[in-house]
Amino acid sequence: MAKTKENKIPELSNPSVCMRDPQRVQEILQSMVKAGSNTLQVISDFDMTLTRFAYNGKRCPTCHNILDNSKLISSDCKEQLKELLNTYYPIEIDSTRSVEEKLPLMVEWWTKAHELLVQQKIKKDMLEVAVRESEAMLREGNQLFFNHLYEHSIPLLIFSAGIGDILEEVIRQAGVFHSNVKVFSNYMDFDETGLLKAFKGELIHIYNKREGALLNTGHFQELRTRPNVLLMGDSLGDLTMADGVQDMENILKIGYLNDKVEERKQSYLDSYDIVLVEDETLEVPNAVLLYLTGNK
Ligand SMILES: Nc1ccn([C@@H]2O[C@H](COP(=O)(O)O)[C@@H](O)[C@H]2O)c(=O)n1
Repeated sequence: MAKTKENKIPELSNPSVCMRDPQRVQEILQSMVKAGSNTLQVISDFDMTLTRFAYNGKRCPTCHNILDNSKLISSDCKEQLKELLNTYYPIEIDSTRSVEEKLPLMVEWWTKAHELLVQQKIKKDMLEVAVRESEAMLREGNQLFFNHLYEHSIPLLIFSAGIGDILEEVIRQAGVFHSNVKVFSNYMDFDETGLLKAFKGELIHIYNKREGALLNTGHFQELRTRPNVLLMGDSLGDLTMADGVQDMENILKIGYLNDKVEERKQSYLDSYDIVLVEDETLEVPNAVLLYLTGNK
């Protein structure tokens, strides 16, 4: 009988943890430990991966929702944004539709929402207040997650189809926007008076992160001495976030399965090494990081 590798991380036995191949997870972990934490980089999605999906039974906002629900948006526009959310979010999480079918619809959602936001005369200096007054919430364990990566000089790339300016403000207000953090996202373009006039560059939506990664080869080139990747996401689109990594040696993929659990579980198990089902914490990623940095 094949010898099973010992589980060195007790949190991998948490009830929220599902793995299709626990043996494979142990092998990847061992290989990554052997390579050393100075060869590690972390690539994570933001909304519903680093932030909570729900709190006390209520949905938590994405970067877009933080703005949509804020005082910066007129009630008429709020209605229109809500209608878009109610139309397109069910499509985003619909496991019966293919990526090919969903992709143009996702572009449509992001484009329409950004057009509406640009009409709202949003002032750059009001974003801080919008975030402060929002119900945005990083997952439990966020201080350990960000601080540990910083203390061990491990680069963290946050790769988000949300809004970069809002995302940065959320982590700034949480006191965790350290110098090892880099963000790829949709950034707002303000005019000289600080008024939102457009969004910058190529649109990032949930199904084109591969293209986004390939546009940023410089970043991955700088990190070429770190071929071991911990990837964290909440959608199947997040799996391509590491496609720019050069000469990758190992990748451990942790996926949060927040919504439509039964319908989507098998596809998450087939795609992510570790699937966290309705888990609002960073307990498992933190345990993995502590293990990989020899602190456990
Ligand atoms: N108008 C929109 C468009 C997208 N969303 C949600 O944002 C999430 C994308 O951000 P990631 O950090 O996960 O890449 C995505 O899952 C959409 O549900 C939105 O709320 N409003």
